[in-house]
Amino acid sequence: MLAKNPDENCEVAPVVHVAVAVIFNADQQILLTKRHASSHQGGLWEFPGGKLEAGERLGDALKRELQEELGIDVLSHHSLLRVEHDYGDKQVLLDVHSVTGFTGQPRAREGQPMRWVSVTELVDYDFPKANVAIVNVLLDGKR
Ligand SMILES: Nc1nc2c([nH]c(=O)n2[C@H]2C[C@H](O)[C@@H](COP(=O)(O)OP(=O)(O)OP(=O)(O)O)O2)c(=O)[nH]1
Ligand SMILES: [Mg+2]
Repeated sequence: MLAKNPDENCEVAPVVHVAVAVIFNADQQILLTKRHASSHQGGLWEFPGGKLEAGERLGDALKRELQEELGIDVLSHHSLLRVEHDYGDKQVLLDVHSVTGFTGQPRAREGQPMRWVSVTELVDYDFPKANVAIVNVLLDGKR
């Protein structure tokens, strides 16, 4: 008899692991994009990125998402922080990396609004709740 998959009886939704990029340009500005209105946390500003695919490594997901969404190739990145957040309808783990080197000119390949902002301007934007922790470490001067 086959062993029963323990996940079958699990009613708790899995945590969604997300690669999130704080992309810096030479002027120390950060790239923001606006989430599509129909998406989870739609209409809010975000740091570019997206969900890891099954078996995918974080760095690979980061590079794939930034190529898909912005058409850039990541050259250097490092971990900034991890944020766990429960939205009620969805639980996320944001693995936030600073991207300090890339090639290509970022363009919104999925048609989303996009802009470069200084760290101090971040307080003027509406983000998903999980992003409060990210904005706070950036305001503290971490890169
Ligand atoms: N990319 C990104 N996602 C964020 C941020 N803050 C935050 O709570 N999230 C949440 C919203 C979503 O539930 C999840 C990201 O999922 P997503 O749907 O954008 O992922 P994706 O780019 O792979 O999109 P898709 O291909 O599935 O359409 O993480 C953020 O700053 N950036
Ligand atoms: Mg995305």
